[in-house]
This record gives sequence, structure tokens and C-alpha cells, in this order.
Amino acid sequence: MEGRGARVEVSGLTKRFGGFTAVDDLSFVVEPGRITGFLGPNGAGKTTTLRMALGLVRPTAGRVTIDGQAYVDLADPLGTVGAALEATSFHPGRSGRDHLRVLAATAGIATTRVDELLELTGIPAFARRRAGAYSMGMRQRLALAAALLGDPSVLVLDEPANGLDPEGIRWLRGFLRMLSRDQGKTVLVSSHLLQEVAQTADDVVIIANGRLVRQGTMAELQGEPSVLVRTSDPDALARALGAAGVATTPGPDGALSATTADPRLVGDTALAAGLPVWELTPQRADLEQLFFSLTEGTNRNQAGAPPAPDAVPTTGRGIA
Ligand SMILES: Nc1ncnc2c1ncn2[C@@H]1O[C@H](COP(=O)(O)OP(=O)(O)OP(=O)(O)O)[C@@H](O)[C@H]1O
Repeated sequence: MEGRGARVEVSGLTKRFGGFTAVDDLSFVVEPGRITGFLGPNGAGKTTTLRMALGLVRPTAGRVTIDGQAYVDLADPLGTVGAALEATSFHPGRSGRDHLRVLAATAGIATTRVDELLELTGIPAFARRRAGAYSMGMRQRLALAAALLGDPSVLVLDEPANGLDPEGIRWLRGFLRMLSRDQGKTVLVSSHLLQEVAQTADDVVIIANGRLVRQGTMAELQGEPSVLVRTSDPDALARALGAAGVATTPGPDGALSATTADPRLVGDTALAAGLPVWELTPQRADLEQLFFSLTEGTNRNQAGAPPAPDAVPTTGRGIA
């Protein structure tokens, strides 16, 4: 499957911990060659979903398949799915390079792949240092390198931008784009911030309280582009824009919102109609507001939210 993505299908996925439903009849598809942002407030059920996809948590109902197969049935799991669910699970006394070499040896992967990955993820200078001394950002890079060891078709990353500085975030964006667009891998990235993945994700799946609240392309979510324009006679400008094929709707305080991505067309139309332009502002969807309105009041990990019953004790590692 090298160099090709696999389709990940989540269907009717449900996880109950005692009487508490962490993931509730969740269905969505993650397509190859694209980056899918998996979004939701803290406690929405993202990690539980990803753990079920990787066979670490047993679903109460439903299933997750990777090119039609459950994770546990994959013939070559490391070459099919690479995952970084937490960036801290390294032996603190072992260097990053040794950590990867141990993983590679266990999986029968050539050690040359380790140096290739250290290079790719930008950590060669740190590779001989103890992983315990790594910054959070370095741990994230090491976790990413470990996830990529088997050159998997699918990459699953839980909050990979956590702890990265702005430069690291920019690097991560480019890196994930390269993996999805150039190599055709399927990339699923969770985050509790829509803005964080807005520049990278092609598709988004938004959950709240374990349920799907929105799914689609990032472009669909951002809506149609528009330009806010102010002039002395909004009605006259609306008519002129209408004649130029641009729809308008009334904006705040006598402004007009023109449904186009092209501010120049709006400005030129106003000029041709002899109307002054007092303001011309391309509008973007307010993603923070949109995300908030979709998931409002559903942060189950915050004070005030109903507590999760600890009906099922877990070690965080075994199958719950
Ligand atoms: N083993 C468990 N027993 C009981 N409740 C659990 C267990 N694991 C998770 N939960 C609860 O399920 C809900 C979903 O948790 P999950 O970690 O999947 O959310 P998340 O979206 O990944 O959030 P975060 O970003 O905070 O990790 C939370 O309210 C959490 O407290």
C-alpha cells in the first residue's frame, strides 16, 4: 500500500463508559490524498474515537474500517496506519534516534529509515540527546517520525500542533500537505481549535458530545466569499452590481455585502456607476465564532459540565 492512501470509514461508532456515552453513533469517512481535521471541544470524544480506530478501545457499537478492514484484521498494520496519540510515551533516558531504532528493529524496518525520518521531521541535531530532555515540540516531531516508520498509507495524529511554536506549526502544515498531496496518504488530524487546522485541512469533521455536528470540505464550512462595501447610495450600487452579475445583501450600518471573492470587480463597478467607495473589505467566515456556535456549551471537561462517571477504570493503554 506504500505511497497510497486508504479510505477510513467510521460507521455507527458508539462508546459508553458505564452510563456515560463518550462517542454516540458517529459516522464519517476520511478520504485518501486529503487532510481531514477532526474537531471538537475538549472532552468531545476525539481521542476515544481515534483509539477505537486503532483497536485500543473496543466500541460498544459500530466500527471503523481501513480500506474495508478493522485495524485488528490488518495484515500489515504498521505499513497501513501510523499514529501519534500522545507525544510523551518515550523512554526518557533513551535518545530519539535509539527510540526509533528500537521500534524499527521490533517491526523489522531498516535502520536507514530511522535516519531518513529524523531528517524529514527536522530532528537530526537532537537525535542523540535523551528524549527526556526534549521540548514538547521535539516530542511531537519524534512521535510523528515514529508514526511514519512503516511508511503507512494512513496517518492519525491527535493534536499534533500542541506544544509547537509558530515556526513548528508552519513546518507541520507543509509536511502534512506533502504527505497527503504528493504521497497520497490519508491524514486525519484532531484538534480542539478550528482555526488551527483551517489552513491545512481539506475536509472537516466536527463533533460535540460524541456526536457529529458538521462534516464537509473546509471551503463549504467557510461559506461563499464576499466583499463588504460602503458607498453613498447602497441601492444604486446594489443595482449596478446586480447588472454585473454580483448578488448583494444588506450589510451592517448601510453597507452592502457582495457575493464575490473579487474586491476589484466591486470597486470597478462602483467607479463605473459614479459611486464613491468608502470601504471595501473582503469577508472571511469567522471560524472561531462558527466553531463556537456549533459546539457551544458542550465542553464536557470543563467545570459546570456533567461529570463523566468513572464506571470503567482504564490504564489508558489496555483495551477498555
Ligand atoms: N476510560 C474512561 N472512563 C470514563 N470516561 C471516559 C474514559 N475515557 C474518556 N472518558 C470521557 O469521555 C469523554 C470524551 O473523552 P475524549 O478524551 O475522547 O475527548 P477528546 O475530544 O479527545 O477531548 P480532549 O481533547 O480533552 O482529550 C470525556 O468526557 C472523558 O472524560
